[in-house]
Parts: sequence; C-alpha cells; structure tokens
Amino acid sequence: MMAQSEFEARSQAFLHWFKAWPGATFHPAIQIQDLRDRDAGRGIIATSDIPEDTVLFTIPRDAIISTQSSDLPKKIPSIFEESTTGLEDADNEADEDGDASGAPDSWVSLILVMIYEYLQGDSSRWKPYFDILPESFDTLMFWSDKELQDLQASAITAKIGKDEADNMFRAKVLPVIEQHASIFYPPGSDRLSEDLLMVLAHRMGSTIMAYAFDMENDEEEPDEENEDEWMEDKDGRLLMGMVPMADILNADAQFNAHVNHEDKSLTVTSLKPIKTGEEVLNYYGPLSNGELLRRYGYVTFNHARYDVVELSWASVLSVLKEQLNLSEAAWGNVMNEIEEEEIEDSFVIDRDLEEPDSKGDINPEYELRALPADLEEQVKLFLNAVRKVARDTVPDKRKRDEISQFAILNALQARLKDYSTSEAEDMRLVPNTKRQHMAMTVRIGEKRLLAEAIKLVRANIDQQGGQDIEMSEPPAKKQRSR
Ligand SMILES: C[S@@+](CC[C@H](N)C(=O)[O-])C[C@H]1O[C@@H](n2cnc3c(N)ncnc32)[C@H](O)[C@@H]1O
Repeated sequence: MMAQSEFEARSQAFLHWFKAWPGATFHPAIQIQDLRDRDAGRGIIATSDIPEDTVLFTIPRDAIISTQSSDLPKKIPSIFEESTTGLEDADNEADEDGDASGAPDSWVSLILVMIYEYLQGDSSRWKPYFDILPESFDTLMFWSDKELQDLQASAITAKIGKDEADNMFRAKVLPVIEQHASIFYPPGSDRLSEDLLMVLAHRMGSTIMAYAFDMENDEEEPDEENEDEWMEDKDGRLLMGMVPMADILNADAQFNAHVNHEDKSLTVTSLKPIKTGEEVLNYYGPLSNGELLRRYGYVTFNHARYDVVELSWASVLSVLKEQLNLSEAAWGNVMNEIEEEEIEDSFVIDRDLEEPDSKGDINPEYELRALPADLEEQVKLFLNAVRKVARDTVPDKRKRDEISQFAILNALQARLKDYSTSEAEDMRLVPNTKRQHMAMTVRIGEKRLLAEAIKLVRANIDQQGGQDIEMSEPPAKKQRSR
C-alpha cells in the first residue's frame, strides 16, 4: 500500500491541478480524504456543514478525458471515423452493462485515448489525474478461480467476461497501438511488450468501467422527452468521458450528491444538508451487490436491497418432470406442444423497488412482494399443454395453480441448494480476506432473497388451500396465437 504521505501528496497535486482549469470550482467546505482505512480509497468529506442545493464543485468540460478532448483522435482521425475504422460494432450503443464482450466502439475509443494519454506521461494534460487513478482493482475480472469459488452459485460469475475482454483487446486495441506506435509512444520511450499492453488495456478498461461517465447531451435545448439524452459524436457513437473530481466521489444506494450535466461544465450539488465529517456520496444506480462487485469492486449494506437471483427454466422443468411423473412419451408430447420461441430461458427474481427519492433517500423497508410474473405465466402455459396431453394430471385451475406454486417452490429450494453453504453457516464463518468478505456479502444477499421468494410461495400455497375454481376450457389456442 502506498505510504500515506505519498497518497496525500498526490491528492493535493491533483486538487491543485484541478483548480487551475478555467471554470473549475471547489467548495471550501469539502476535502479529498484518504479513506483507505475503510477500504474506500479516496473520497470527499464535508469539513463543515453544507446546506442543501450547494454547488460542491464544477468540472469544466475541457477537463474531461474523451475522444473530444484528447489529441489522439486528431492525430489518427481514420481510426476514430466511421467506415474506415474497423472499430465500430454492429451494436453501436453504449454498453450499459459495461460488458466488454459487446465491445461497442465508445469503449474501445476511450480505452485507446486513455492508453495514449497515459503513455504520454508528464506531457499529458491529465498527468496529475492519472497519478490518482488506481493501478489495481478488486473487480471480479481480477479474482482468481479460487476466490471466485466463494461466490458459490451466484449468477454474477457468468458475467465477468474476461476472455471476451482479452479477445476484444487483441482484436481492436493492440493492433491500433502497434500500427501507430510512433504516435502512441513519445520519442525515446520504450515500447511495451504484448503482455504489458494487455495489462495496460485491462487497467484502462477497468478504470473506465468503475470511473467513466456517460456524457449527457445538454448542448442543445433538451426537449421534454429527451431530457437525459446521451451525447453522441458526429458518427453517432455515444460519448463516455473520464470526469476528474466527479469520480473521486464514492457512492452508495443512500446518497447525498448529484452530478449535473450542463452546457460548458458538470456540477456536483448537494441533494440535502451534509453535516461536518459526512462523506459526499454519489449514486451508481440500483445495482445488486454482485453487479457492484463486478463493475466497481466493492459491496455495501445498502445495495443488498437490489440483489437479484436467476432461476433457470431448465430447473423449473426438472422439478415439474419429477412432480408430474408422466410417462416419457407423454412428457415428449407435452414438450412438442410448447413453441420454443415462447419460452424464456431464465427468470430474474428481484424486489422491484422504487428508485431513491430526489434527496437520495431510500425506504428502509424492503421485501420481495411478487415473483416474476413471466415465470408464473410460463408455468401456466406449460401446464395448459400438460392438460392437453394428460387432462387428469391438470383437471382444473385449482390443481394447475397448486402444481404451479409447488413447482416454483421446489425450483427455488433447489436453487438455494446450488450454494454450497446455508445462510446460517455463512453467518458463522469468519472471512480471512476482503474479497472473501465481499463474496460472502453477495451470496448471503442472494440466499436471503431466495428465502423471501420461498416465503412468498409458501404464503401463496397457504392462501390457495380451499379454493376450488373450475379451470376454463384449455386456452391453448389463445395462448399460442401471436
Ligand atoms: C469513481 S471511483 C471513486 C473514487 C475512489 N474511491 C478512488 O479512490 O479513486 C469508484 C471506486 O471507488 C470505490 N468505491 C466507491 N464507492 C465506494 C463505497 N461506498 N465503499 C467502498 N469503496 C467504494 C470502488 O473501488 C470503486 O471502484
């Protein structure tokens, strides 16, 4: 870990550099602080009470690193222009998931720009900013297989995309650097080996994932519908930018500050009074702890409310098969009744909570209130098909709903068993490392959500008991029409 004196010196040099940008402001009641004792890197703390709606700092747009501000696109315009680049992707959209596998060009462009500016060293306009950007990450991309095992059955492990990122860097980043080496490397500097370039591409990719902002378009009068419209370059690529100072703010699901995109600058304002000693916090969105860990490398207590669990249709089918106990032939006939395009492969269970209010506050109460409607629909659709093949198995609506709820219950219980420890066992374990602790937070949150789902289905089953509603004629025609 960097010595505190060096860490502080870099923060001060950065602050000094930041304030020197024409148009930059920095409120005297805030300070950049070393929060490494609570594993939060740098952050911004109030040094005296701040009222609501105070502009905490202003970032002139010129200070933002993007394809618009960096010299790289001016030096090799062909790479950044449509049709000659080979960089553009069929799916020319900013990748909200930050999933490098889709490799949209706004990502590749910003990675190239970041690598270029980084390699310029002292002659980059952003050198003091690079000096405070991270060199290592706790995002899942950098976890060993053994560390990932602590996430147990979390679906987040399937979303890391390391191989896709490697392939994307090899296909779209390294060749550009190689072909334009005299531009990327300042005179007299050493060329990096392929391995080191890959490390650098990962570092910049991960920095962008955890730090960059999607730039909003406020240059023209926003009409009502497109108030939050993203900014695009002349070729229609969405613009992402590295926004110094705005990205020193840490974030949580309960927050107190907001970044506003204005014409010539971005401002950060307080959403409510902030007391002396409190941290100024931004908001990254309603992300589960698994997703927070994947993109940003941390978890928080407040984000557990947004946890998600995926339930596969295959698992529901497998419990249905056992429950219904049809002959193989009948089962085959049922499967033939189902049109594959109508089938969802997996269902996302989440609490579907309201967004935080305009002051960044969240309702402390949260509990799963409903199962995914599409899951219940699909089980019903399936059971209607069963009724066609084996009417006795699903004689009426009451029975159909009962089978449906038991199938969902069994599938949820099986899903819980995919995790190698129970929540109670987890609670007795003492993590040895920060990563173990974060992995435990993710898997415990998911197990709690599954437990809530199970409780909900049990309540449904209890409620159904005693109902006796005749099932209407098989709505197969209606269901299958498109
Ligand atoms: C935009 S940066 C914020 C500044 C960062 N702390 C730094 O020192 O550069 C995002 C990163 O900050 C950290 N971070 C943000 N919010 C956090 C929080 N509530 N607790 C711990 N770490 C946090 C994570 O490492 C995340 O990837």
